[in-house]
Amino acid sequence: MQKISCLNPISKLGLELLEQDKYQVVEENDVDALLVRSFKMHDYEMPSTLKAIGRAGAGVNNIPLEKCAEKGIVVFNTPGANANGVKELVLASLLMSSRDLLGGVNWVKSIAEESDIPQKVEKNKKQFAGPEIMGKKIGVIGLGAIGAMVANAASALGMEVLGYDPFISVEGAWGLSTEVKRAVSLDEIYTQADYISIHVPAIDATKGMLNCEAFDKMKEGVRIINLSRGELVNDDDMEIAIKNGKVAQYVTDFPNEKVAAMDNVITIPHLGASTPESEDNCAIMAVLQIKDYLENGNITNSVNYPQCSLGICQAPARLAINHQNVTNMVGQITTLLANNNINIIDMVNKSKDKWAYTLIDLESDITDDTVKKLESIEGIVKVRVIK
Ligand SMILES: NC(=O)C1=CN([C@@H]2O[C@H](COP(=O)(O)OP(=O)(O)OC[C@H]3O[C@@H](n4cnc5c(N)ncnc54)[C@H](O)[C@@H]3O)[C@@H](O)[C@H]2O)C=CC1
Ligand SMILES: O=C(O)C(=O)COP(=O)(O)O
Repeated sequence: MQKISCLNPISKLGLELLEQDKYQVVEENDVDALLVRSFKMHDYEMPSTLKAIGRAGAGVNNIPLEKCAEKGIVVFNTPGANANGVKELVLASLLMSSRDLLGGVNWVKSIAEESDIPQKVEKNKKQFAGPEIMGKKIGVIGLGAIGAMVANAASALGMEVLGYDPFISVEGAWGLSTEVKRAVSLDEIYTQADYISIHVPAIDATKGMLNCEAFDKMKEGVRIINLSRGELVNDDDMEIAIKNGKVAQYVTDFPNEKVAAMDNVITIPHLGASTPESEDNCAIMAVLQIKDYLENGNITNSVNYPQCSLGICQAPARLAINHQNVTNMVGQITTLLANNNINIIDMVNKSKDKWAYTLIDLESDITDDTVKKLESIEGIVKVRVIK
């Protein structure tokens, strides 16, 4: 029986995929796998039993990826599974940043007990007026699952779209509307866009990228949408840019004490992926990936180990070995197996940056002693016998 624990609420459509004769969903620490959403895991005590973490979502800045890789813990995410949920909230954000819907609605509520409301509405509505988005230019930074959907949707709404992503995948590029123009630098976006929507992960290279240097280059009255991560924006610089009129509106899905108190900021309580559809999609994808890893050793959509598969395990035994990506690992592993009279039926070895993964189907069972010898090879961090 494998044990799985959830560090955040996970949709039951996903959890139902865990067969009761194979899996137990528990609240203990010593589990085989964890399912998580935004729970911050940097100080989390990883149990020695832990083999995998499934992030039911896209962003993985809440998980210590390198620390996990060193312990042979494979971290998965669910690319694209919540992209439509976020795209729809970006569209709402674009409209809310233009037309003062929130101001107007709140004002009507504030006069709800008064008389002559229709007359007051007609007299006061002009203070909540704002421009249309059609014909305006939007810069989309990051054209992955969400950015590409935002770019296409903005184009369909009649906006001129400039997209910037120096690392765009081939599949991502194929999915973009031909109306989306390529920006070759961020400066192109900053100097031309009336609206900027940012869709990049929070990593060292992107943290604080929307700062005073960037704001200085932007058009007066630009509207900025950030449904990606709060860390991408330097809040002190944003405050100045709002005060001096450079930024007309800032919409963020990541409020903190500072931005929550700022004028001309629309703060959403991290609702981008909070739709039943996105929650179900993410949970199902995370659970299926975790199951395939626990049951067959296959890796799909890991962020710290390579993609790697030998299909469903039908051999008498399968070895799954997490190791450093250094020379002669495969040589040492296969020599050790040969010296112990174990024949290999099939194998695959893949690497991703500093880490590598080897799956080996064996013609016969393997003894605990041989597994111990494998574990003692320098650079190997985890050995699992799948069957
Ligand atoms: N508000 C919410 O609830 C949600 C927020 N997110 C956030 O949105 C981010 C993007 O999500 P997805 O589109 O699903 O991820 P993705 O991985 O499909 O796309 C990210 C894109 O950013 C690009 N990129 C990376 N560094 C870049 C740089 N320096 N400049 C320009 N482009 C760069 C990559 O090439 C990739 O195409 C996530 O990392 C997460 O932080 C994601 C889902 C829900
Ligand atoms: O998928 C992401 O990156 C998100 O930010 C969604 O987070 P959540 O699962 O709603 O806590």
